[in-house]
Parts: sequence; structure tokens; C-alpha cells
Amino acid sequence: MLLRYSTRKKIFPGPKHLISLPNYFFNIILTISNKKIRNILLNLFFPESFQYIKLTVPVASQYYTSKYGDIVQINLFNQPTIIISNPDFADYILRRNGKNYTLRFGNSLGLEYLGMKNKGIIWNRNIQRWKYQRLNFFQKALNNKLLDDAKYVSNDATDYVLKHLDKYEIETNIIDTMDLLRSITFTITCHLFLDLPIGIISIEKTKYYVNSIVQYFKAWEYFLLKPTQIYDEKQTNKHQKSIKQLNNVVNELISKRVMNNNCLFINSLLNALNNQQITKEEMNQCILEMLIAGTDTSSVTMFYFLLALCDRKELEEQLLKELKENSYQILINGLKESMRFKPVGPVIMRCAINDDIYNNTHIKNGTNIIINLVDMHRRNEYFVQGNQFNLINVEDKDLSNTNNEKNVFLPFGIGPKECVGRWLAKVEMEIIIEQLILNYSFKRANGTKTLEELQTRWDIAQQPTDPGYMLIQKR
Ligand code: HEM
Repeated sequence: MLLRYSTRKKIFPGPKHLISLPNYFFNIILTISNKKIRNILLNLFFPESFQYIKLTVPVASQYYTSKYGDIVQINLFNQPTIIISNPDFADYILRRNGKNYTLRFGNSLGLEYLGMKNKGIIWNRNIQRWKYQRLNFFQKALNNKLLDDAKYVSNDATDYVLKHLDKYEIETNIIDTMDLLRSITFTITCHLFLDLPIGIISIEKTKYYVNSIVQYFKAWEYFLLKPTQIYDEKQTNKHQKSIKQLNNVVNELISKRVMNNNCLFINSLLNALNNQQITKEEMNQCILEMLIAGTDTSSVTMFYFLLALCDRKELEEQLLKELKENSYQILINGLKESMRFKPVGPVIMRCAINDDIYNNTHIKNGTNIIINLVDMHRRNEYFVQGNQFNLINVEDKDLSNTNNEKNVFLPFGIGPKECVGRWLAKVEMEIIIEQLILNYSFKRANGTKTLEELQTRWDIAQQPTDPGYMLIQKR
């Protein structure tokens, strides 16, 4: 009681304003139809919210981190919001008191457009339904047997896509590397979780499906956070079409399935549907989320590693030598370093379910949390060369995060809402890169930028925006 009293007024550092308008003015300003006047007023009275409307979540968060330090409190869309890149606080939120933070925050209508509101597991704000679907479908399916199967499935899927290398060529021997990698991970996901034999989906269709996933990500970033009043009709319609398109893909994939009852994910979903434990919409959303989470994340990470190798010939040679000797240290560290340097999930967004206290400071229920992973991953206090791609940074960093001390390297998050596919991602990325490097050499094509120069979109899912064309040659 005493503690609660003494901590009531304390808040974390952050911007202070000379003029502070009550929160309801925020909603009044949003109703102003003149965009210019609305923006001026937002910028004047609610500058933090304006930053997040203008910029993406990671970029706006980094702006406040660099100004106020590794724990910052701001007012975002009328909600207290804490931006964290302090490892102890991040570990507290994600793991030590993780149960209190299994919700993510987002715009309710936006989530409904996306099909994520109270469905699936990534952004489901119904805790019971999230838990039920995560445990019974995702975690159950991602067991040790699946991880074993993933080894040969990853090999076969890579073979299948490589057989059609010409379909990825933009000119002779120059390929769209992102497209190639996405097709491989998509094929693996379809086989492991949807019972679709490798090769049953043509390469043309695979590319169409992969593109539908990429477009869904764009819709996700558009709808997720900003207030509904800011939506633009043309953009809204475009993104709604992308969401519909990926939902159609899900139905098409379900209908392609050859029944053989081996596949735990799709089978347990269908059983639950038959027994009325889930709705058809919930089932489809779980499949959609497995496709988006399982496809783009690993392929973006592998792409960055391949790109890094293009300009580090010595490292490539050492890697090749190691792989020929069935040794995997450079491979493992190279992938870890890609996830540190350019994490595909640069921020982890959460929300406090109940009131809480950290370091004598009160965290009110409903407080938004943004873990600024990319900032934490680049700090020189924790990494030898935080701002450079160098395997030395991760040699002593453990992916299993079993170390209860401060975890500073968290590409998959940690705790009850951590990435459910982390071990599958590790297995498939290692197999795919091994097979690619043993058989092919990769060089940056004319015009393709280096890892350091290549533009990426730092949004909730970080992706390259510049093309990743590479010259590929058989060894
Ligand atoms: C390099 C590969 C990957 C990276 C870096 C990555 C990263 C992440 C991160 C940072 C989160 C948020 C964790 C949190 O809130 O604490 C997440 C969640 C998730 N990931 Fe991954 N992921 C990867 C691959 C995969 C794969 C291959 C799958 C599926 C097979 C997958 C499925 C999911 C799902 C379903 C969630 C949501 C879990 C929940 O909210 O309960 N991920 N991932």
C-alpha cells in the first residue's frame, strides 16, 4: 500500500510540454477535415502521436530513444506508452513478468480490417482465445518431430525452387534473391503445416502467393496503429484488396490439400472446427498468420546474410571451408548477426494487462509498451561493434536465452509470447544457406547496394526496399 502510494506520481523520463491539452482534444482535432490544419494542431499539442502518424513505429521510437535514453515515457494516442531498450526492463516485461504483457496494442478497427481482431495469435486481444490457439495449434505442431522433418523438407524445398532458377532471373544469371528465398520458405511452410507436397504448387503460383504475403504486410503496417480518421480512402481500398487476396490464397491452399493425416497443424485445426471449438474465420486466420510469420521473416534474414557475404570474400571462403568440413559455427553466427544487425521484428509491441510496478515506478494497466529491439541490438555497451556487421558481436550470444542474466540479444523475443517458430527458423535457415553456399556463389549485381547502403523499411516488419538482385553462379 505504502509502495503504491509512494510510486503513484513517478513516471519514466520523456518529453514535457508547456501547454498540455486534456486528452479529449486529441479526438476533436482528429475530426478536422482540413489535413493541413489538423496536422499543425496535432504537431503542436500532441507531438508524440503526430510523430507516430508521420513515421513508422521503429523510426518514431528511435527518435525518442535517442533523445531521452533507454527508457522513455510518452503519450501516444491518449495512452501512456513506454519505449524500452534497457535490457533489464525488456526482460522484465517479456519474461520475468511476461504473463502481464501478452497483449499487443493496435487500432481496433484496423485490426478488424486485417482479420486479426480476436482471431489468430499474433495480435489477438482476447487472451483466452490467443492462449488456446497458440497452445493447441501452433505450439503443438512445432514439436521436435516437425523440427526433424524440417531438415529434409528444407533441403527438398530448396532443390525444388533451384530447379526453376530461370523463373527468378531478371536477366541471364541475375536473380531476384528475395523472391527466391521467399519461395523456398513458403514451400517449406506449406509442406510442414498444410500437408502440401513439395512441387504441387507451380513456381508461378508460388510467386503469386508470396507476393500476396508481401502485400498483406503493407496492409498490416497501414492499418495497425494510426487513428481511423487518418485513413485515406484510396489507400484503405487498396490495402483491403490485399487482405482479401491473401484470404483467398488461404482458401485455395486448404482446397489443394491431399488428405493423409500426417500434418498436426492443419489436422488439429480441422478437428477443432468439426468439434466447434473454433470458427472457420479463426481457423483461416491461424493459417494466414502461419504463412506470413513463417515466410518473410527467415527469408529477409537469409537475404541480409547473403548480401553481407557478397562484400566479405574472406568470410565467404571460411564459411565454405567450414561447411565442407561439416562444421557450422560461421553459418550459425552469420545468421545470428543478420538478426542482430537488421532484426526483421525491430520493435516488439505489448500492452500491460494489470497495474504493475518496475523500479518503484507505476505502470498503469493499458499502458503501451514498445521494446526497441534494434536499438538494444546496436548498443556498444553490449556489442563489440554495435553499428557494424561483424560476427564478433554475437559469438558469445546465446539464441536459447537460457541465461537468466540480462538478455540483450532477443531477435525472437522471449517469454510466453515469444516467437513460436524460433527453432524452426533456425533449422530451415541453416539448411537453406548451407545448400545455397555449397552449390552457388553470389555476387551483388550491378546497381544492388551493399548491406550497409541498402535501404530498408523499418516498420513492424523490417524489409529491404531496394532490389536485391544478385549474380548467381554454380560452383
Ligand atoms: C528469422 C526468423 C524469425 C524471426 C527473427 C522472428 C521474430 C519474431 C518476433 C520478434 C516475434 C514477436 C515476439 C514477441 O512479441 O515477444 C515473433 C512472433 C511470432 N513468430 Fe516469429 N520470427 C521468425 C520466424 C518465424 C517462423 C518461421 C514462424 C512460423 C513457423 C514464426 C511464427 C511466429 C508467430 C506465430 C508469432 C506470434 C506469437 C504470438 O504472438 O503469440 N516466426 N517472431
